[in-house]
Amino acid sequence: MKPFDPRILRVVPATRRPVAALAGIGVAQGIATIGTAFALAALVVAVVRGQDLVAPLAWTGGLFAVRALLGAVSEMIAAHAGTVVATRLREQLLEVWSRRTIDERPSGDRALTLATQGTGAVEPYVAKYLPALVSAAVVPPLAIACLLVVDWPSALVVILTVPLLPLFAALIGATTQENTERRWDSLRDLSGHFLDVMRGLPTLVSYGRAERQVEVIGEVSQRHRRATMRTLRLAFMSAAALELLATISVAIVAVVVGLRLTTGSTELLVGLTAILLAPEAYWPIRRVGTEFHSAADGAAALDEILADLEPHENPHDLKEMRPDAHDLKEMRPDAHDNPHDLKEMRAKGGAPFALPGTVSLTGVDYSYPGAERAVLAGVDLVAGPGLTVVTGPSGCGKTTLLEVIAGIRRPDRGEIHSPEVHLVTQRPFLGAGTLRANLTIAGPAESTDVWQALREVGLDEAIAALPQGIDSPLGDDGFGLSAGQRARLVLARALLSPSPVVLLDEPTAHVDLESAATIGDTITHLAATRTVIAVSHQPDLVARADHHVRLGQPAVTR
Ligand SMILES: Nc1ncnc2c1ncn2[C@@H]1O[C@H](COP(=O)(O)OP(=O)(O)OP(=O)(O)O)[C@@H](O)[C@H]1O
Repeated sequence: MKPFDPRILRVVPATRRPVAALAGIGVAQGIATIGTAFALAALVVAVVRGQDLVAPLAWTGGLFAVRALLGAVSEMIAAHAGTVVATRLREQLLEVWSRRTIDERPSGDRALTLATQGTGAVEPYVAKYLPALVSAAVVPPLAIACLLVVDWPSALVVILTVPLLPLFAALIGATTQENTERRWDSLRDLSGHFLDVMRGLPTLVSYGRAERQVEVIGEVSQRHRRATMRTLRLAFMSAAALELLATISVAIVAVVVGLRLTTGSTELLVGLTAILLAPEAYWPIRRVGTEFHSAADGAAALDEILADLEPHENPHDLKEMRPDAHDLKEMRPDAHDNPHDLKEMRAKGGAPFALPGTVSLTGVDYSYPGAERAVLAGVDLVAGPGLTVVTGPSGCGKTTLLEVIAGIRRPDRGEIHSPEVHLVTQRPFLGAGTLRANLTIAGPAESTDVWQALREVGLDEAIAALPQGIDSPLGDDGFGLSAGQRARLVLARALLSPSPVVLLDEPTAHVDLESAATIGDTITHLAATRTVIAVSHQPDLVARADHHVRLGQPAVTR
C-alpha cells in the first residue's frame, strides 16, 4: 500500500479541490499552533514577571480562536469531500462496468464490495489521511526551523528523534497492509456469501437447508470479526508506540531545557517556547499514523477501484468494440429500413454491411471463458425489419447469441453489425421504483405513449385500478407483479424504447395462454416497424415469424 496514490487526483478530478483546501487548512492550523506556542510562552513569562498581559492574552486568545475556526471549516469540508468522492467513484465504477462485456465485468461479490463498502472506505482516505499527509510534510520542518532560530540545542534533539517516527510508522504500515488485505478478502467473502444466500433463500427454504446457512454466515462473520480485531489491535498498538516515542522525545527536550534553566544558560522565554514548539514537530506525523489505520481499508479499496477506472486498463469498451452501434443512422441518413434492399442483399448471399435496423453476423464464434467447446461456431445471420424467431435445443446457445448481438459478449471471431438494441432477457431488470420509472428506463416518454404501450400489452386496466396508478411503487426485482405481468411490463418498456432492434429472450416463458396471445400480438406490432429477434419455442410465435432461424446442428440455417 503506497502512502499516497496520485492516480486518485487524476481519475477523480473532484478530489483535487477539497484535498487542496484541506491540506491548506492543515498547514494553516500548523502555523497557528506554532504561533500559539510563542504566544503562550510570552503569556506565562508575562505572568511570572508581572508584565502587561494584554498583548500576549490577545495573541493567545486570537490564535486559539483561529485554530477553532480552521478546525470547524476543515471538518465541514472533509465531510462534504468524503461524500462527493465516494459518490463520484460509485458513479464512475457503474459507468465503466456497464460499458464492459459480461465476461469483463467483476464478479457479483467483488462489484458489490467495491461499490458499497469500498467506495465508502475511500472517504477517510481522502478527507482525513491525504490532508494529514500534507500537514506532516509541511508543519514539522516549519516547527524545526522555528526551533533552530529560538533554541538550537532543542532543535538538535528534535532533528535526531523525529526520523524515528516515520521509520516506526513504515514498519507498522508493512504489517497493516497484510492485515488489511486479509480483512478485505474476508469482507468480500462475507458479502458474496450473503448475496448468494439471499438469492437462493426460497430454494434453500424449500429444501430445508436455510438453517445451515445461518451457521455458515456465522462462520464467515467470525472470520471477518477476527480479521477486524487483528487490524484494530494493530492500530491501537501502533498509535500507542508512536505516542510513546513522541512523548519521550518531547520529554528529552524538556529535561535538557530544564537543566539549562537551572544552570542559567538559557532564558525562561526561550526554554518555554522550545518546550511548547517541540510537540509541533511530532504531532502531524503521529496524526498520519492514526489516520493511516482508519484509511487503510480505503487505500486497499482505492487500489482496486482505480485499476478498474484507469482508462488504459479498460481497452474493451463496448462503444469501441461496436463503433457502428450508434453512428449507423448518421453515416447513412438516407438509407431507411428497406426490405427490398435486404432481399437483394440476401439474394447476393454475401456478408452484408448492415442497413439501419438490420443485424448481421458473419462467421461468429464464441466460447465462454475457460470452456473447451465453442457455444457459437461460424454463425452467419441476417435479420432485417420484421420478426425473426430463433429456436434450437436447450443449451445450444440461443441466449448467448442474443447477448453477442447486444454487444454484452465479445465474439472470439467474426463480424457483427447492428444498430443499438434493446435486449429483454429471461430475467429482465425491474428495479425498486415506480412503475413509470421502470417503464421509461430507456429514456423519458410522454404519458400518452406510456399508456398506449400499457394498453397494447393489456396492462392498462390493471395499472389504472391501482391506488397510485402508474406511480405505484414496485418492489425490488418486480416484487408485487405476477410473472405474466412482469413479462408484459418489460414488453411495454421495449415498445417505449427508441432502439431500432429489439431482442427478446423467451418472451412468453412462464405466462398463461391468454397472456402469451397478447404478447404475440404486441411482438407482431413491434415487428412492423422494427427488427425483432425473439428466442422462443412457442408455436404461435414461430408461426408469426417472418424468418425462422434454427440454431444447433447444423450451426445456423436461414
Ligand atoms: N456464464 C456461463 N459460463 C459458462 N458457460 C455458460 C454460461 N452461460 C451459459 N453457458 C453454457 O453455454 C451453453 C449455451 O447457453 P445458452 O444459455 O446460450 O443456451 P440456450 O440455447 O439459450 O439454452 P435454453 O434454451 O435452455 O435457455 C450452455 O451449454 C450453457 O451451459
